[in-house]
Order: sequence, then structure tokens, then C-alpha cells
Amino acid sequence: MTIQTGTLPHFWPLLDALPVALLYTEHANPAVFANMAALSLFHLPTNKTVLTRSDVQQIQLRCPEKLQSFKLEENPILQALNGCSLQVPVVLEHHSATLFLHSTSVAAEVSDTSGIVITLQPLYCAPNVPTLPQTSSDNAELEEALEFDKLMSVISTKLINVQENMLDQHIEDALAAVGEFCHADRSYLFQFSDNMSEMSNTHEWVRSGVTSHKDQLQQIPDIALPYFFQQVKRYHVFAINDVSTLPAEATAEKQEFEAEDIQSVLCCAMLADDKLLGFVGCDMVSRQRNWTNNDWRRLKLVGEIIANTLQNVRYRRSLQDMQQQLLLVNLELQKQATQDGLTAIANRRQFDISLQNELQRCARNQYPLGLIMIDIDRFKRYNDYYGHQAGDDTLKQVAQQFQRLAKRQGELAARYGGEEFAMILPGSTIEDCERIAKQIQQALVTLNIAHAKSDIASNITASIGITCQYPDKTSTVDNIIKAADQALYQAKAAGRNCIRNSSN
Ligand SMILES: Nc1nc2c(ncn2[C@@H]2O[C@H](COP(=O)(O)OP(=O)(O)OP(=O)(O)O)[C@@H](O)[C@H]2O)c(=O)[nH]1
Repeated sequence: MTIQTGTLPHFWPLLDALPVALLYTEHANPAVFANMAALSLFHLPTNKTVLTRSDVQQIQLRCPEKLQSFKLEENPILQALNGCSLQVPVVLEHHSATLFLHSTSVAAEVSDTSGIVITLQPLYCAPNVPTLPQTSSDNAELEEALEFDKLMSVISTKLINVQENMLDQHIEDALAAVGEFCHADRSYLFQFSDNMSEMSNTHEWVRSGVTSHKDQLQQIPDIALPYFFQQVKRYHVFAINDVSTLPAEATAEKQEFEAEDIQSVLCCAMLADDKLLGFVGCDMVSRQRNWTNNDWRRLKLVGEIIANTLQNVRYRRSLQDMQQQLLLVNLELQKQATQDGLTAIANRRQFDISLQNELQRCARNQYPLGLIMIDIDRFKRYNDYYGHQAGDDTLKQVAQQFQRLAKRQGELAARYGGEEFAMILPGSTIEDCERIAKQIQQALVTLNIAHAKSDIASNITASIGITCQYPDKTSTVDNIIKAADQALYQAKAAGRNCIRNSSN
């Protein structure tokens, strides 16, 4: 490491003696002064009072949330040296404790110089507050901390298995708790859109008398508040005690805060599985507040609880979506397994299952069971003359008519195979079956599909075979089908376009 000889400011002995790690640079001077506490924190030799920027670059820092070191352009010390006002938690590579990095511009009136002061302090001690012996106010703080932790444990328990209709209420309870304990005027939750390009204020708590701006804070694009977005994404925290001290690059943010009468802001990013979901925050409206590490810790905890809850709800929703999709796929598969692909009425498989079931049901209840077999006449000629596609269309049309006629419970119209159809009619007498067979013939007449090559009629006709039986324990589906088939054969033999039943 090289040492540049900078000119030490005359108040340097004062800064050097402070127990807090501190870096100081003057605006016109590239040298960075490090006091004894800083040199010891960075494990640098104590005679290296003046550091170059490249010395500073080699100080390995990382965000407490992230495992990797900051990228060069995101290094908070370099950012601070470039004039950014920061209050961010950081971790040094060789130092496991989280430190609070605080940078601010100062104008030393006595020496007519202005510069930047960067301090790094352990997080358990509030910035700029020296550690004092324990007093009764510390006890009060301890009690408050205990109270807060108790409340959080109640809220997080409620949020673990929260029903969606109670989610908003519990989030608002958590925000109210953190708002009260941080002595804030307003606390809120903002969620980022999936592509992180905008944010919306989804939940809010306001102290009585404080104005809510939630409705106006919807779908705010990142370009509207670039400094804020960048700070939250990079450091996962945005802590401003006095918004009037925001740097020049935060003009948009300053205007927004002033428009909402905000004097101090503290925001903590919400992460779930390394994804930034949004942030929780507190505002001071009535007065300024120097945010404490307790405020930061509480807000961070609430953010973590809410982030986990939102993530759980998302998982649960996607699980439900998946279950719904699986159900639909199953229904589709079931449909495909039981439906004829061409005509969309029941297929042979469904016919076999239904006939078996109805046979048993009719045997149990001593009902008659009717079965009608329908075969389109001279369909080969039809195909040969009009083409296979026209044949398909005709099969679809006649199938729809058969389906329309099987309207009572348990009745089923099915494609038995090729140009042959079947209708199961449980509880129908032979007279009922004959009536329906006539309706089938009539439906074909009404359809009036021309068949120029038929030697029976000028339109499509069908031969129909009927059987009607009172099944008993000895009855089989094969016997019933055989009986209906024989009747159909008789109808064909009798010249087609006619109805026969198995007792004829
Ligand atoms: N377009 C089309 N034709 C089919 C389909 N399934 C079977 N066929 C046809 O249906 C015709 C049935 O012919 P056949 O069994 O000789 O009976 P037919 O010509 O109707 O004569 P009969 O039944 O004796 O009146 C054949 O030409 C098959 O190719 C199908 O899904 N689509």
C-alpha cells in the first residue's frame, strides 16, 4: 500500500483520538485520512495515516444480507468519498460483526474547509451515541425491547398460517407495532413489481392526525425516485435523519418527501430467497428523528416477517394453481379416455363400462334394460362418392342427434365403432325403445344429408336393432350386445332403413 503525503488538517489530533473508526477527506484533496481506530479496524499499520483511493478500494466490505463483497461501483466507502450521504450496515471481510457506516459532509468553519466524514461503528451501539453505564432509561429501553419482541412473536405466529382474508390485517398490525415502537408517525409496506421497475404502497399505518398518502403512492416507476431505488437495491437500507441533507442527486426524493411533509425516513429492504420483494419503512412528519439501531433492527425484523409471509402466500397460491392445473389435466385425460375423438360422444370404452354398470343396476332394481344398435346404411358408398372428410362430418352430425335423444339419467349414446352407434336405455321397456328408435329415424330424416349413391333413400338412413331385457344375476353384457346385434343384422337383411327387435 502506498502512502501519499496529504496535509493533515489542524483539527486532526481531535479526530485521531476518537474511539470511533473514522475516515476524513477534504473536497479539494484526494488524500483520505484514517484515524487510529480506523487503521486498527482495517488492520493497517498505524503509521499509514493518509490513504489513497486505491488503498480504500482494497478494504473488503460486504452488505450484511449478501455473501459477496460489494462491487467496486457499489462500495459504500467509495460512494461516501464521492459525496453520498449514507447510513448503511456493512460487514468487513475479516471482522464478523456488522458495522454501521455513516457518512456526512461537514463544513469546518474555523479552518474554512469542507470535507466528508465517514464513521464505522459496531451496530449494537447507536451512531454518534457513546456507550454509557446502564441507567434506568436503559432499563426502560430493555423493557421496551422485550415488549416489542413479545408482540412480534404473537404477530409472526399469526402470520405463519395466515388465511388470505386475514393477511392484510396482520400486516397492518405488524406495521402499527413497528410504527409505535420506532416512535414514527407513519409506517408502511411497499412491494416491487416482478420486474422491479415500479413499486406500490400496499399497506400502511398512520398515527392519528397524520395524513395518509397511500392512494397516491401506487405504481411508482423507478425512474421517478432513482436515488431511493438505487440505495434500497444496493444497501437494503435507506436511513435519513434529516431529508434536507439529502445529496444533490436525490432532488426528486427530496421533493417527494417535502410534498408529504416528511422530515426523517427509515426504510429496510424485504428479501425472500435473495429476491427483493419491496421494503418496509417509517416516516417522521411532526419532527425529525435520529433513527437508532433499535429502530433499524425492529423495522428489519418486521420486514423479514412480512417477506416470509408474502413468500409463503405466494408458494401456497402457486401450489393451488398447480393443483388446479393438475385437476384440469386429469379431467382432460379422463375425457380423452372416455370420449370418441371424432364425434365427441362416449367411446367404446365408456360404452362397455356404462353397460356393465347399468346391467347390474337394472338387475338389482329389477328394471328393464334397453340397448339399441344403429348402423348407417351404405356408408362405404357415401365415403367413396363424397370423400372421407364428408363421411367424418356426417358421422359427427348423426352422433349429435343420437346424443340429443339420450337425455334421461343413465342413458348413453356411444360410438360403438366405425359407422356403428349404440344407445343404452336403462329402465326403458321395449315400447320405449321402439319409440326412441323411431325418433332416431326421424332425426335422420330431419338432418336430410343427401346420399346420391344409396339404393334405399336419397338421404342418409340407418338400420336399427333393439333388445330389451330384464337382467338377472346370470345376464352378461356380451349376451345383451349379441341380441341387439342380431336384431340389427335382421334390419339390414330386411332391406335397411328399418327397425327390428330381438324378439321379432
Ligand atoms: N369417413 C369415415 N368413414 C368411416 C369411419 N369408420 C368407418 N368408416 C367407413 O364406414 C364404411 C363401412 O362400410 P361397410 O361396413 O361395408 O358398410 P356400409 O357400406 O355402410 O354398408 P351396410 O352397412 O351394409 O349398409 C367403410 O367404408 C369404412 O371405411 C370413419 O371414422 N370415418
